[in-house]
Amino acid sequence: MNPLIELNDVLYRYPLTRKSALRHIQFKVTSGMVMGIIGVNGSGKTTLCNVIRSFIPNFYQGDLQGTVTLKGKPLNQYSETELSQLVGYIFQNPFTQISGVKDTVAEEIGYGLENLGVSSKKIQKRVAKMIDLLNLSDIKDKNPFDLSGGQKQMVAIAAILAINPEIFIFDEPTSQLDPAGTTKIFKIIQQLKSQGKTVILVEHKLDLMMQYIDQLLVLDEQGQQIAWGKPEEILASFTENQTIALPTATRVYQRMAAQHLIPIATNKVPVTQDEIVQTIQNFQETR
Ligand SMILES: Nc1ncnc2c1ncn2[C@@H]1O[C@H](COP(=O)(O)OP(=O)(O)OP(=O)(O)O)[C@@H](O)[C@H]1O
Repeated sequence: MNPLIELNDVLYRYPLTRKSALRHIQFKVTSGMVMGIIGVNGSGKTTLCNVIRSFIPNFYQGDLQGTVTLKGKPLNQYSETELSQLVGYIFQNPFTQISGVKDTVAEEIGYGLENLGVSSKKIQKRVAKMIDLLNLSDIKDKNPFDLSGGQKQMVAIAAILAINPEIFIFDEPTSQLDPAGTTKIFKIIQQLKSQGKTVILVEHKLDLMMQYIDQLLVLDEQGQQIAWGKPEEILASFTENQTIALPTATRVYQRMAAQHLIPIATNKVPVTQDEIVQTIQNFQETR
């Protein structure tokens, strides 16, 4: 079976720039996987999301090399309509996601479906479901531009969920959200995973991210892929002093191991709170 998403030696340079924003990106994502992307600011995370959604090269030109396929078919063989049904993209900046042509939040949530030619009866039903799911009833009649950043982010997420694509790209979906909103979004990511959806998640809140992802891609400051694989395996080769941040559980583990409080494992490290607690418990039981 073809992987759902496959990138082969992808290299990209924005127009009028000398430096490549992405270099040697190569990975395969199977259906139902939750994939995380991490790297410092400017390492190319958003650029990579734009490549997977084909905003690069359809919207941003520049020099794109290598191949990108979805379900075994090169991206340039998909129509824009097909892509918007297949890949839902929640932008880092929710302001850019607001269409500007709808007067109310409810209409805004249904706008993507409207563009896909869905009947108004179905749109109403779907929009009502999203308003309910994300607790947006208090703001459903407001103008989308009158919302706070966090509310705009929720509306953007509702509009993409309404389309029900197979692949979701979340580019820092919780950047504008308070802790309650953040928890809600991660619950939704969990639900999408249990429904077999495929999720690409860019997120600086590593501790939270680690609870949900199956595979992790690490980019360095040059936009180069420096690691791809299971987070607990690939993070075993990183130390705290390197450019990428590490989850708290991994840092605690490394410090304890450095002080010989627990044995050093070279091939696998804890990445979540549960895993570090389990590791310490297991060690205590063996003593
Ligand atoms: N439209 C553009 N034209 C030229 N260069 C760009 C453009 N957009 C981004 N870049 C450059 O490409 C590189 C990668 O940027 P990108 O926004 O993808 O990084 P990022 O990892 O998502 O950063 P952040 O964590 O700050 O969101 C940066 O050097 C950035 O300055």
